Amino acid sequence: MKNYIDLFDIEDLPALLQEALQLKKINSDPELGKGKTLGMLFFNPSLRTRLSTEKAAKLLGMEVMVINVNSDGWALEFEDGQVMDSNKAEHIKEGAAVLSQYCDIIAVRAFPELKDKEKDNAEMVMNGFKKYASVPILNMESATGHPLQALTDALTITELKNVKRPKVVLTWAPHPKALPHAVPNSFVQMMQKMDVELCITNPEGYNLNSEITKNTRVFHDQEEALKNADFVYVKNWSSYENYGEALKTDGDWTFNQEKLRVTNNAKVMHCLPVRRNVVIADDVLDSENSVVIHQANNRTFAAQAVLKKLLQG
Ligand SMILES: NCCC[C@H](NC(=O)CCC(=O)O)C(=O)O
Ligand SMILES: NC(=O)OP(=O)(O)O
Repeated sequence: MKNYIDLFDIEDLPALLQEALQLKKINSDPELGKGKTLGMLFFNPSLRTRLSTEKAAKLLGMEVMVINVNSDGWALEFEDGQVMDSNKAEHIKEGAAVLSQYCDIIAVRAFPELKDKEKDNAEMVMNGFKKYASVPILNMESATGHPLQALTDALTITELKNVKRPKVVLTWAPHPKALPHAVPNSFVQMMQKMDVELCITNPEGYNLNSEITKNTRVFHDQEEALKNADFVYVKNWSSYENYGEALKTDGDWTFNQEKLRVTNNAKVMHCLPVRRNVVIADDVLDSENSVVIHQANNRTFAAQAVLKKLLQG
């Protein structure tokens, strides 16, 4: 694997999932990354991605360096041809070239601004690193995708499903802030590659990018969608049509026990962090149906499988 920037970088999904499952059972490659360095660049906060990816790298014998770019690094310019006389001190051309000398893999987290749809869709940060670095790039959540999370989610469903072709429902939930589309986008794209019955439910005005949802069914009636679900993935996202707006924040869509009853005793997933009693109620998060902690544990093995592929080239 050359880079892991989006799900199109996966050549053989079943094989990658098997690799992750195998690594979870036994750490078969503790030396593969010996003498190699992973550099992790964060433009935004993280708990799981930061620590699970660092852990995964160390399980492969790698060294890890982390920088919180906004607080510790120089502000980076990504536009070509700029007269750099304002607040940005360093261009991605030099930044990525220098980092490529210190690191064997560069991992980047950069959320969207949610102000300009075209700009966010252009993935300037991730593509800037891809263009100007000479080592593999690993996406730790970009403007439009979170492929490490999606691989984790596929792994979790593969492990926990009781039927061959489970019904998987992605449901929108309220949130006090306007959140990105990266997690639901990658989840939808990943589920479209898997043998599951996928549908999405969200209020009107919250349809995801149709270039991603394609022919996946979208319900505006949450209860209708949730019927007989084996897995429910709960997530907030801001409006895509009225780009970056949070149109509706009332509690009607909060996922609680009452909604769980409509499902086929579904396993409830969330990427975390989750706002209790806004996104998912205590009575679900504290129940046997919640698999969010199991899911978060799988972040390590998904990351390890991807890092292994990147080290192998
Ligand atoms: N990496 C997992 C989710 C990250 C981000 N959530 C957040 O920013 C939530 C923050 C808060 O609840 O204030 C998102 O939805 O893409
Ligand atoms: N799920 C996830 O990516 O969590 P962090 O934002 O804490 O990394």
